[in-house]
Amino acid sequence: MVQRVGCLGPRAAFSHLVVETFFGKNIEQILYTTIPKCIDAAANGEIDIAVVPIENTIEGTVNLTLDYLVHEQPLTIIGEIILPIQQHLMVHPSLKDDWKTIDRIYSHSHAIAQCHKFLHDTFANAAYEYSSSTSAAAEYASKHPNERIGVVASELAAKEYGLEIVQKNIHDYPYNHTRFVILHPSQKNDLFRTEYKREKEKTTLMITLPSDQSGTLHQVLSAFTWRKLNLSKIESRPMKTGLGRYFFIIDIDMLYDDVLIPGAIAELEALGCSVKLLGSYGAYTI
Ligand SMILES: O=C(O)C(=O)C[C@]1(C(=O)O)C=C[C@@H](O)C=C1
Repeated sequence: MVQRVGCLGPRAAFSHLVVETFFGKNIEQILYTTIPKCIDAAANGEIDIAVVPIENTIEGTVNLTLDYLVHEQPLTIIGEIILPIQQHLMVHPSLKDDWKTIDRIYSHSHAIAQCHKFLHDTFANAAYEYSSSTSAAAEYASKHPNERIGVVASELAAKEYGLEIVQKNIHDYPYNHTRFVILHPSQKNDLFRTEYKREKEKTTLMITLPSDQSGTLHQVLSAFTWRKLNLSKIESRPMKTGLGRYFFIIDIDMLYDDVLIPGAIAELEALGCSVKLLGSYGAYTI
């Protein structure tokens, strides 16, 4: 069973909230200042697993996480946790009554992006500045009462750092959820315990198409379609080796089996694709 669980900090980041809620008290939390540092720690055995954000319903993929996993540290996804996200605007208590005069919005880029409309409508002239996490921005604001900063973060962060929430639920769409992945160096089952019920099972593949062959994506998709393998996500990301070169991330709605998924992979390889299994895992919602 895992003991040391790493995530983005400092205390009260959404990543920390998801770890605390999902694993309870029986683990040791290790908080990192960046997502790559946390992923590296899982790769070199400093921690047992890393829990990192990978996708948000409003802003889409956390490219830093996906790219780092694909290009730098090939860990395996051994679980998925979905957390509802409520973003609030908070300020140092000394700014509580004139919060509309703030001239800087400080938070994680994904949090700011989830509230773009609200921020644009309310603070036409404020500058945006990105922090390493929502809670890092809250911690900074708590220590700099003389700066006119507004922070986008969670209620927990406001409590943790003694900030005043001046506008609640400022995310632009009410359905705001972030998907986190649990990463481990190898595909292992039953590594962790949680009180949450496994709601779904998934397999994630990374597929690189042969270059300059017409209709390959169509053939790739049909390898899944005729096997009735339901896909819950397909996304392309740049290979970073030249314009127009992409790989695809595909989520299949079932665990890796002995027949259907290996059959689809063999068919894709026969088409000239290269296929990598990123993980086969259970999905949970908090
Ligand atoms: O900054 C935090 O609190 C994080 O845990 C990071 C993160 C993200 O990267 O998406 C996590 C959840 C929210 O979507 C906003 C920020």
